[in-house]
Amino acid sequence: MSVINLQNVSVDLPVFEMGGRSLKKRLAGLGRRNRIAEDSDGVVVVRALDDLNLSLQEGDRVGLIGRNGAGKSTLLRVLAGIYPPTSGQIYTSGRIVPLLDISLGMDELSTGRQNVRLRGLLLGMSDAEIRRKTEEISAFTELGDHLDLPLRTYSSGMRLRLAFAVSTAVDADILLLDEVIGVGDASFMKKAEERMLDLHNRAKIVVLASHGHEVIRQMCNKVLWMDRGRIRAFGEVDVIITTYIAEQMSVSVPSS
Ligand SMILES: Nc1ncnc2c1ncn2[C@@H]1O[C@H](COP(=O)(O)OP(=O)(O)OP(=O)(O)O)[C@@H](O)[C@H]1O
Repeated sequence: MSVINLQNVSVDLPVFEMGGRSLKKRLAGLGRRNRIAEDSDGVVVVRALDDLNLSLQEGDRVGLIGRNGAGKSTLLRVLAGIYPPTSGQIYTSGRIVPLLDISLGMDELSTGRQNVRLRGLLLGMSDAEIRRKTEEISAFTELGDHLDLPLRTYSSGMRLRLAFAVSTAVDADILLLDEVIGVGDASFMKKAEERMLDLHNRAKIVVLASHGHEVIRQMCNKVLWMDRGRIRAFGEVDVIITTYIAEQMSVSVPSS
């Protein structure tokens, strides 16, 4: 049974380079509305997530929307276990696969095939699972003999093919996606989209952050609207997207 439960989750991200006293004072003086404050150790922090309560069940395909800086990527990182919450509790059950940075863990000096293993291990695949899937992954990349050459000899499109093929070969219970991943040339794009859809359909819970409302309408059955680190609304796709768009058209103050 796959679930995600967040109780009163807040995340403060420290701004380490902000050492100057006067600058600290000025920013801290902006107050909570701007989500910049000083913590108890005197470190300037941005409150990226502010007291989130959320419960997701199997079958939920959640589109994350919100203005720049609203907290979408931070929420995905917290769900992926990359950022620990500063306060509050997170409970998840099921294999979580974050496709947030698909090239993470790949090594320039290792061959394509070796990188399939490295990236696979990082995504939580077992050695046996990687061995079982290596041929299929290799075929999907269409990189042929290049798979035996080091990654440093690959073009950027070839790197993406390899990273995408291995990252989407994993079986996810909970799939976390940040925007739609660009995957090289047009011929590869079509089969990449099909593979992505298949992965999405097999996952029990999906959380997808996107500024593309059409993508969310097609792929999601719920929407979570983030606003300044808080949940503004959670529920029916069309209703929330329509309200969100109407508000964006009527308000044009800069986000903070
Ligand atoms: N490394 C960081 N250090 C300090 N503050 C950060 C860091 N990363 C993000 N933030 C802050 O956290 C808040 C949430 O940012 P986040 O990246 O989660 O927003 P987002 O909704 O994904 O935005 P976008 O649509 O622009 O990608 C913002 O106020 C941002 O300034």
